[in-house]
Amino acid sequence: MTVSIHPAVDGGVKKGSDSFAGGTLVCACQDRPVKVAIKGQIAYNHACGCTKCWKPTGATFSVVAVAPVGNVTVLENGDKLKVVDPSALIQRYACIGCGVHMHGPVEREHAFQGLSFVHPERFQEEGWAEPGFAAFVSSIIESGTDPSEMDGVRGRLKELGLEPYDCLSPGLMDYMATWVAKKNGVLK
Ligand SMILES: N[C@@H](CCC(=O)N[C@@H](CSCO)C(=O)NCC(=O)O)C(=O)O
Ligand SMILES: [Zn+2]
Ligand SMILES: [Zn+2]
Repeated sequence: MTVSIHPAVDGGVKKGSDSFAGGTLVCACQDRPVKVAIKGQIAYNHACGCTKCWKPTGATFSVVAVAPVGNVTVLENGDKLKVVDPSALIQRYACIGCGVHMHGPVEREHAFQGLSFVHPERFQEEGWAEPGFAAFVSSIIESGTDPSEMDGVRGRLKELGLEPYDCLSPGLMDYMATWVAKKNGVLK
């Protein structure tokens, strides 16, 4: 049986469109769905195995990307949004009706400050940039995956073109370390 990663990629990773100019994220509620507008294309889209990112029912990974906070606007039914864990770096605003995380700004002083984490599968439009790697792969064990399944999971991710990492991608890890080095005056 093929290992399931996430419904948006299990059938193959679908390329985004260069002309995607943003759209509207919609939660899963039938009644008064939360709607959030995202201006422009998303960046750093990836599959994430961590326990904190929202995953649809049955998915092993989330699919999550970032957009500048200034490009994110809650359009409708924002009264249903509540921060899941106020102590976390990412302030994940979830719908209290259906549980879908609708946006997750980073407000703290951090390399990611000013970015908001969003789940592009909730766009009502097509064309969002496809995921390019898989992050926090080992973390799926924390939510119950048997360690013996990890070879199969990593193999499937590679087959899908989603290089598996146990933290973020090298590019993002370098970006964060550069930010720290500059903050500490080690790097100009
Ligand atoms: N093993 C932990 C890891 C959680 C974690 O550090 N998640 C990352 C990636 S989230 C999107 O890529 C992170 O940056 N978290 C910050 C935050 O959650 O606020 C686990 O699985 O729980
Ligand atoms: Zn909802
Ligand atoms: Zn995550």
